[in-house]
Amino acid sequence: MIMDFGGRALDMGRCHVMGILNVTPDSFSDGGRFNRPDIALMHAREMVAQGAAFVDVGGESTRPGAAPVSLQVELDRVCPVVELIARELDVVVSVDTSTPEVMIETAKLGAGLINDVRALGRDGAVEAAVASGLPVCLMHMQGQPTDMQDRPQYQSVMREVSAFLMDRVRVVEAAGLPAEKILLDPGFGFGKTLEHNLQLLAVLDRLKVLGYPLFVGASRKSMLGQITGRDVNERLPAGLAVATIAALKGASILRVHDVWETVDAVKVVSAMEGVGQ
Ligand SMILES: Nc1nc2[nH]c(SCCc3ccc(S(N)(=O)=O)cc3)nc2c(=O)[nH]1
Repeated sequence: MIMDFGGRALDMGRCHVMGILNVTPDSFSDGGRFNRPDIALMHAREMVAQGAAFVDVGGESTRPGAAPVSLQVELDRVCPVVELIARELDVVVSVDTSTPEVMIETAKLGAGLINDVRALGRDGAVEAAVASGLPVCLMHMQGQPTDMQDRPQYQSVMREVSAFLMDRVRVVEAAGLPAEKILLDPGFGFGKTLEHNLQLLAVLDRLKVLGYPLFVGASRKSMLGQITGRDVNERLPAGLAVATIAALKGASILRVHDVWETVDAVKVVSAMEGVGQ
């Protein structure tokens, strides 16, 4: 299934790697080393050289406890970086935002994907996404970053995550977003305990049957630390295990910090899947 990302066509039947480019000062794992556009461009260039098909530019931290940022701060952080990368590199620029004005502005500057951890929940976000003409990743989050990890609870996490995402699909399609511009994401670490995250990973293929490309982001997250006891910058092996599982279960986009390592893990899965019987 070929999807058009602002003019760049990618086969969602394959698994692609998205490199994370945080332009927030308090990013949970890379401490805001990429705030300046020229430094961000260098990092993006390196990730593309390592095989990233996407780079994800986020100006508002959504890690647990993070407070929202003002519109102007988010625009100032994201727009110069999106414009520079879209102009200089052959890559799909994804924008990690829930803010309608940021969606519209970055689409004009060359963004190719809207990645909204709030599934277009903010006022005006659905209309902005439709107007942008870009594909949208709809992600599940229970609560908000400020409180989502306080007491996550579900009767059946996959059933509730699937129901939420299908409801959002219904809303955005009714508003004019075509089905072929929608990706879905269970939202690892967004209002989930370790058990919830593992249950979602175990039955990720059930999300696949909804018929939309799957987006998975678990890189360096606390679920990996809880399983291995490793600190945030020592979670690559565990992250590659999740990437491999997700690729095997049919994920189309993996959002990671460690690009070439993940590209190689995906290559092993693709090689196995591609071999004649
Ligand atoms: N589509 C999509 N976009 C994303 N953007 C982010 S930012 C990560 C925020 C964060 C950091 C750390 C933890 S924790 N407590 O589990 O370690 C949770 C959330 N993530 C994702 C994701 O997955 N999908």
